[in-house]
This record gives sequence, C-alpha cells and structure tokens, in this order.
Amino acid sequence: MDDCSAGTAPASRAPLRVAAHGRPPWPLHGAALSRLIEQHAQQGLPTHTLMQRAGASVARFALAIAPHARGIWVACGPGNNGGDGLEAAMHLHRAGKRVQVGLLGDPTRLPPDAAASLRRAQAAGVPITDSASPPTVPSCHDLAIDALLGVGGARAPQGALAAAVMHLRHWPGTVLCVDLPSGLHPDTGQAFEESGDVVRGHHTVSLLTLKPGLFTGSGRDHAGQVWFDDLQTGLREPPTAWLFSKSASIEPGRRHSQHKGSFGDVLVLGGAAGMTGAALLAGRAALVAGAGRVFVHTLGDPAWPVDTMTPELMFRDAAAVEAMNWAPLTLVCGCGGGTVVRAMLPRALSHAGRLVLDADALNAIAADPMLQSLLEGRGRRGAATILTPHPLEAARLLGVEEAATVQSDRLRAARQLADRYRSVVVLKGSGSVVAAPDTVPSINFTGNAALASAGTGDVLAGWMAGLWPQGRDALLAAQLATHAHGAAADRWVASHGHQGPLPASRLIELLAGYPP
Ligand SMILES: NC(=O)C1=CN([C@@H]2O[C@H](COP(=O)(O)OP(=O)(O)OC[C@H]3O[C@@H](n4cnc5c(N)ncnc54)[C@H](OP(=O)(O)O)[C@@H]3O)[C@@H](O)[C@H]2O)[C@@H](O)CC1
Ligand SMILES: Nc1ncnc2c1ncn2[C@@H]1O[C@H](COP(=O)(O)OP(=O)(O)O)[C@@H](O)[C@H]1O
Ligand SMILES: [K+]
Repeated sequence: MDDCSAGTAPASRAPLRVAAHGRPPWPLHGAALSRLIEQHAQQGLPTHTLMQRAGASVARFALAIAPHARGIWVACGPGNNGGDGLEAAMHLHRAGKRVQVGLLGDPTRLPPDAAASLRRAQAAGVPITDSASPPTVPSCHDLAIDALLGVGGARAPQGALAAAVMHLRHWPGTVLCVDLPSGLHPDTGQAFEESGDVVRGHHTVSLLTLKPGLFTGSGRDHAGQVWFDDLQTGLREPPTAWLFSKSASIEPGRRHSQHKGSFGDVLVLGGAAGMTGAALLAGRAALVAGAGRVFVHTLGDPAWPVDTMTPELMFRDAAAVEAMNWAPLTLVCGCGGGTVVRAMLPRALSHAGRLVLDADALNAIAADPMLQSLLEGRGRRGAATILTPHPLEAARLLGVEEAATVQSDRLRAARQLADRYRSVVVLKGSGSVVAAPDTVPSINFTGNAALASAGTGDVLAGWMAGLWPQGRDALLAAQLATHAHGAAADRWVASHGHQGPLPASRLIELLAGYPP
C-alpha cells in the first residue's frame, strides 16, 4: 500500500493544457522576448513574486500528475530555473513529500531570486545536496523535477549538469520539466550541440511564456505534454510565432445555393513514370477536401484513362492540358513529377492562378536560377503560391548543403524561404512551420510520426489545393490543411494506440471523415 499522501497543493491557478483545437492560436515567445516580458512583469510586482508563483504552480502541478509519488528528486541548476525548482521543492516538502534537492551551482553565486528561494527552502528544512545523482535508487513511483536550465540555457550541459541530465533521462518514473526540458534550445527545439543531451519529460510546465522550441524540431519528443502558466501576468507582447489552433469559426460552411463551380477546379501535374500514385493521391485528396472538379495529368503516362478507385478524377493528356486556361485553376505541381515536371514549370509559374509547389517541382526550381526568378517575380506580382518543402527540399531552395542546417532553426529557414520567394511556405516535419512574407509564422501542433510514410506529403499538397479556392487565402489554406492533415494522423494513432505508419490512402479516408 502506498504510504505517501497526495498532500495539499499550494494555492495557485492550474496551468492550461496546450492543445490544438477549440481556441485562438497560442502566442509563442522566444528567449529574448521571454526575458523582456519577465522584466516588464517584474516591474509591476513585489520582488520575488514571479518566482514564488512559478514554484507554487510547479508544485501544485507535480501533486496533480504524481499524487502517489513516494520520493521527489528536484534537480536544480545555477540560475532562476533552479530557483523555480527550489521554490517548488519547499511546497512539496511542506505537503509531506519526501523531497531531495540536488543544487548544481555555487549557492553563493545564485541570482537574487534563486538565492531567495534557496533561503526559503533551507528555512523550511528541505534536504539539499550538491550531488548530480538522485539520493536513492529511484522507483517507478518517484517523480523527478528538471529545474536545471530554462531560457538561460546557453550551451550543451557539461560536467555535473550533464550527469544530472543523464540521470533524468534514465529516470524510471515521471519526469516534469520546469519551463523547458534542460538542454533544449528555447527558440529552435534542438539541442545546443548535435551531441548535447536533452532531458525527456513526460510533462513540461512552461512559465510566463510558451517557447517555440517546445513545438518544433525535436521539442515535441523532449517536452511531452506541454502546460502553460502565465503566472497571472496576462501580458500581451507581439509573439515570435503562433501555435496554430483551430477554432470552429474559421471553417466556412457550404451555403445552400452553392454549386460545384463555387469550389474551384484543381489541376494536378505530377506522376512521372513509376510514380503515378503520387499524382493520384494528390488528386484524391483535393477531391475529398471539397474541390469542385479535379483534373489530373500524369506525366509518365499521359494517356492514363481512369482511376477506378476514384472515378471522379478527370484525366487530361498533354494537348488537353495545353489547351486549358490555367489562370482560374489551382495547380498542384510536383507529386512524383520526377525531372519531367520541370517542363511544366515556366507556364505554371507565369500563368497559374493559385499554385502549390511540392517535391520534384521544388527540386527543379532549386536547381534552376531562371525558375527561381520566375517564382520570385510571381511573388512580387502578388500571385499566390504555396511551397511545401520537407527539410532537404528547403535546404536546396535556400542553397545550403544539408537538411540539418534547416533543422537547426526551422522558424528562421521557413521565414527566409517565404521572404525570398514571396510565397507561403509550409516547412514540413515535426511541428510544421507555416510562414508568409512579412507575417509572424505559425507552428502546427497536430501530426505525429505515423505520417513518416511515403505519399503523405502528396496528400497534404492535394488537400491544400482542394481547400484553397473555397474562400480562403493562401496562408489560411496552408494552415488549415496542415492542421487537418496532422489531426487525421492523431485520430489514427488514438484509435490504434501506436504510431505504426499510416498509409497515404488511409490518410485520405481519415481526412474525408470516414470512421477510423
Ligand atoms: N526571475 C524570475 O522571477 C523568474 C524566472 N523564471 C525562471 O527563470 C528561468 C531563467 O532563468 P535564468 O535566466 O537565470 O536562466 P537559467 O535557465 O536558470 O540558466 C542560467 C544559468 O545556467 C548557466 N548555464 C547555461 N547553460 C549552461 C550549461 N550548459 N552548463 C552549465 N551552466 C549553464 C548560466 O551560466 P552562464 O551562461 O551565465 O555561464 C546561468 O548561470 C526561466 O526559464 C524560468 O524557469 C520564471 O519562472 C519566471 C520568473
Ligand atoms: N514525425 C512527424 N511528425 C509530424 N508530421 C510528420 C512527421 N513525419 C512526417 N510528417 C509529415 O508527413 C508529411 C511527409 O511529407 P513528405 O516528406 O513530402 O513525404 P512524401 O514525399 O513521401 O509524400 C509531411 O506533411 C510531414 O510534415
Ligand atoms: K528545465
């Protein structure tokens, strides 16, 4: 029988669970803005108030997620993140928990707020050591609180801090991160160095601001479920990025009097030899997204007659496509287009009304300065384009060698692409970034590794093209499509209980609202 009581939580509001639905987008603030917001908040409050609120919030949350925890190890670093941990430790100790603090930093050199929390913890009788190891062999009932580094993390943890990170990574029970998983860059969601260790939490309580790094790059893998406490400041500052969250009000319904001409025509150009399926996936996705009519030109077999699985798709050979007026169309270009898709691009870039460029179309543009200037010129004329690169395609478009360069700062890379090509950009992957010129970018919160399956990108491009003409601008179409695409994969994982690969055709059925 568990001999540890849950204890009473210190008074404070509960942190909000960060979720992808049902509210306006969440503002995200990087490290520099978070510091500024902290300074502003401090000005209107008595000294040490924010840290007291932060510690109380963390303690209350710890009791809620691990009410039966026997021992609680609080690993505290040398800055104010450690101060939050000390403050939380004091409350948990008072709540009757067996708490042990490992303070990894010179106690005489703590910043003033953290030093105040150290004194409060000492006065309350919290056991405090300078050890990087937990006091006893932890059991799976125990809770660990990671208060090593927060927004002041500046480099990969080394020495005692690295040892504590290692213990936290091997912790058998629940791990709760204060503000950020230690070792994670708050702005990029990556480790400070490729070899740098990062804590993996089950939960992260982000304090005062939500940091973008929690939601993109490897942030999702390290943060676990993210919770937010604004420490009762209610401060509003322009954000670094938004976390896209879908509220019902941004989905227009169909009016009774509308007809298929109201929902736009989509033309898919892709499917070189051996890759016909990619064009079919995009076409099917455009249909289920609600496009009025979908035409497909398969580059590998221009005489392709019918898709018996989706007879609604209309196939057009080269002459028919040539004769079409592309100005009123939404074109999807790429999708298994191989090298042959290049021949379609000059006309697409010059004349398509709306243009979604994916995969091989992006690779062709990256390799050809003439196509690049057409794309840039298109953007300057105000013609709408959405680019949907994965990180390697983005690297090529930016003229850098490696996908890792893009991944090291996904927000920056997406913004650079949007500005350079004057286009909406969806930089795909965990926490897809949606950027547009002169606009605060957003990070998509839906989706999971089940999407790491061939053809899901073709589905995204087609779905986006199907949504776009239905009364949405390019940015909202890109945001909504990316959100729906990920949400379908989340429903799949919820119904299967694991993240096995989600076949792209099944993804289309899920998007169409078929029962999972
Ligand atoms: N003040 C308040 O009231 C509130 C504060 N809040 C909390 O404060 C946190 C920010 O605190 P912070 O600015 O002190 O930074 P923090 O993340 O603790 O780290 C800085 C220290 O770590 C050190 N260091 C860095 N990297 C290192 C490494 N690899 N290995 C070893 N050392 C390393 C760095 O040393 P330096 O780089 O200067 O040599 C410095 O000593 C924020 O995330 C939130 O939790 C909020 O709750 C709101 C209320
Ligand atoms: N781990 C992940 N988390 C969230 N989304 C993912 C993950 N892995 C892949 N995806 C999504 O799956 C899609 C894959 O697209 P892409 O790489 O172009 O594949 P393909 O070319 O095979 O269609 C993108 O929308 C991407 O964001
Ligand atoms: K931390």
